[in-house]
Amino acid sequence: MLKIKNLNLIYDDKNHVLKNVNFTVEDGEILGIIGLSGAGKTSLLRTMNLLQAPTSGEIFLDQVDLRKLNKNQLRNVRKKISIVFQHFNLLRSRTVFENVSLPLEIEKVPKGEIEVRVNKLLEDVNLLHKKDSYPSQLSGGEKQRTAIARALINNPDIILFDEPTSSLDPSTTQRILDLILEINKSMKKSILIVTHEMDVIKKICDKVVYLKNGTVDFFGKVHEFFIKKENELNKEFYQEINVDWKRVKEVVQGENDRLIKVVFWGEKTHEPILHNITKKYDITLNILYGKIEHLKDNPYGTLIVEVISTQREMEKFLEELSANVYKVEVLK
Ligand SMILES: Nc1ncnc2c1ncn2[C@@H]1O[C@H](COP(=O)(O)OP(=O)(O)OP(=O)(O)O)[C@@H](O)[C@H]1O
Repeated sequence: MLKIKNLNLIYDDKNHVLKNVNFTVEDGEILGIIGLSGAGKTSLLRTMNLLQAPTSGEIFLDQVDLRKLNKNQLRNVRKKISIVFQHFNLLRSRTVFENVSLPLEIEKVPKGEIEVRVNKLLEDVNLLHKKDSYPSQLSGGEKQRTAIARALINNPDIILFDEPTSSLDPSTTQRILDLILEINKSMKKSILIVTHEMDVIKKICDKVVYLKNGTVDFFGKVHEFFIKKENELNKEFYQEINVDWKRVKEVVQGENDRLIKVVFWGEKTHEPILHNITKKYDITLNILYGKIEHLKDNPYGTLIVEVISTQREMEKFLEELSANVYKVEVLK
């Protein structure tokens, strides 16, 4: 487990970039760190393995406070926390094989063992056929897979990714995300990913840290993040279709009529709950907006609905609906 406690980072005595940051990454989890440009995402990632020394705070890896380690101890711990840099940082004069083998050469691992370990890993990331190519002869996705193989060669517990898909086309992005999921599942690695792409969070993350001006604005499960922060994310990240609230609210005219937002989560998202409950009461529904988001493990859905009925029926309907879905909000 990686635990970050009250972390602060001030550059040059004046630029307070990370402010009292707290979160944990459980073993086997994928945590996304998202935020707008300049929020401090990369700085945060670099403090995780002390590539960047924080100004104050603690970083625990399995109960060990990394900031209290001496140089030698830290060198060993760094083998447990690998980083994949945004621009890959491959050595141009070395082949794919030689880039991946470098950490083992530094460790003076015997040649025969290097050969076996690197070839196996290159096979795992589907790059064996490119082992003798130089970085300049690789596509963006192949460079990324070389960098990932190099990060995996020391068998780390945690891998830090800085914007792993920001320079890749959509289909290569999907293949890299699949590879990251595979590394997480079959190799059982914990993963931290800095990204500004909501799709990365939706497709592969279990939890999310939302950084705003160096402060953790949200830390928790992905579906809670999208549900709680929906309106803000629409605005800041241009997510999905924006609801035209003014027009939607104008639709609701009757004294007893209500505008409600219904949020479904998990298996229930695909069940006809609204229909089944509606049948029991004397009400009319007018669906004004709807969407289903497919997150890593479960879908969640949002409906904006006008409900037309008498006050008595409305109360009973809302009560039963609230008991059967993730959340009901009366908007008007
Ligand atoms: N080595 C450094 N020295 C001084 N200031 C820095 C350094 N690295 C980053 N900063 C500053 O810290 C702030 C946060 O930068 P950082 O790169 O961590 O943000 P980010 O969220 O990753 O942004 P982006 O998405 O644009 O990469 C910025 O104001 C940046 O100028």
